[in-house]
Amino acid sequence: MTHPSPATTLDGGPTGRGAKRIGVVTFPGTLDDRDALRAVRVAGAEPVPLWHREKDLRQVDAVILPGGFSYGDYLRAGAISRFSPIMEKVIEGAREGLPVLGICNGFQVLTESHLLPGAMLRNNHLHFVCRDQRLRVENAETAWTSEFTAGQEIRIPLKNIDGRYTADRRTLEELEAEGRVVFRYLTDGDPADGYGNPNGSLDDIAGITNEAGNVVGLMPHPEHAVEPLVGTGGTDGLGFFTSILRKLVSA
Ligand SMILES: NC(=O)CC[C@H](N)C(=O)O
Repeated sequence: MTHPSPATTLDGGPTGRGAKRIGVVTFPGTLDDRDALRAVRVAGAEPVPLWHREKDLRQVDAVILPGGFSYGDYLRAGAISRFSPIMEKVIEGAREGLPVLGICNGFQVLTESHLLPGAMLRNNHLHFVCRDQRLRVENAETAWTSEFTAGQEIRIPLKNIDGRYTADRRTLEELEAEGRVVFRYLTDGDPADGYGNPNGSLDDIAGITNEAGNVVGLMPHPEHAVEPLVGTGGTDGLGFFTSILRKLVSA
């Protein structure tokens, strides 16, 4: 059986020699690859579609694992995708310093791959959540957050059912001590305005990084908030994509 390839071209965008190439992986059941590719282009990098069955990273400088329901979330969200052929290369690359961003389902794939510690459980209220969410940027020194400032508050969409971050106490202490909690849900405000812990995540954790700071995972979706005319109009997500581009350009 042949599988449809993801889009191989997007209109416009920088291409050719010298452009920084950012890959976006499509698994069966991925939903947000298009928006992630677009966010890459809006930031000024070259979007490169990557198909999960291939082992070729197509010479990308960074990889995004986008949101969705890869393999229908069967078994556990991210548990099957983690064994896709492309993940062998992503895991190998990440261990050698390749910047990798996991958004929502992508974050789930990263914990299942053991590139990030902990696991995602079903939301404590057992409902799917879809709303704009307020976050605090706790660590503005990762490859994907350097355009923010520590303590900055941002608002980006959130939509998941398995978003409750959990880890054993020792891991949590380690994450805190090493400054590896990158985003926390902002709880001090009106839930109707995007405040509150939306899923029961331990210590209000919304996103974390690995020791080297090249791998970042978070549950909310920056790729849906990069253009003022789309969605509820925020552009707070753009900083993820400009952060990585700046890092790649200055490397
Ligand atoms: N938006 C998404 O990526 C959804 C993630 C995941 N499948 C969940 O529902 O938790």
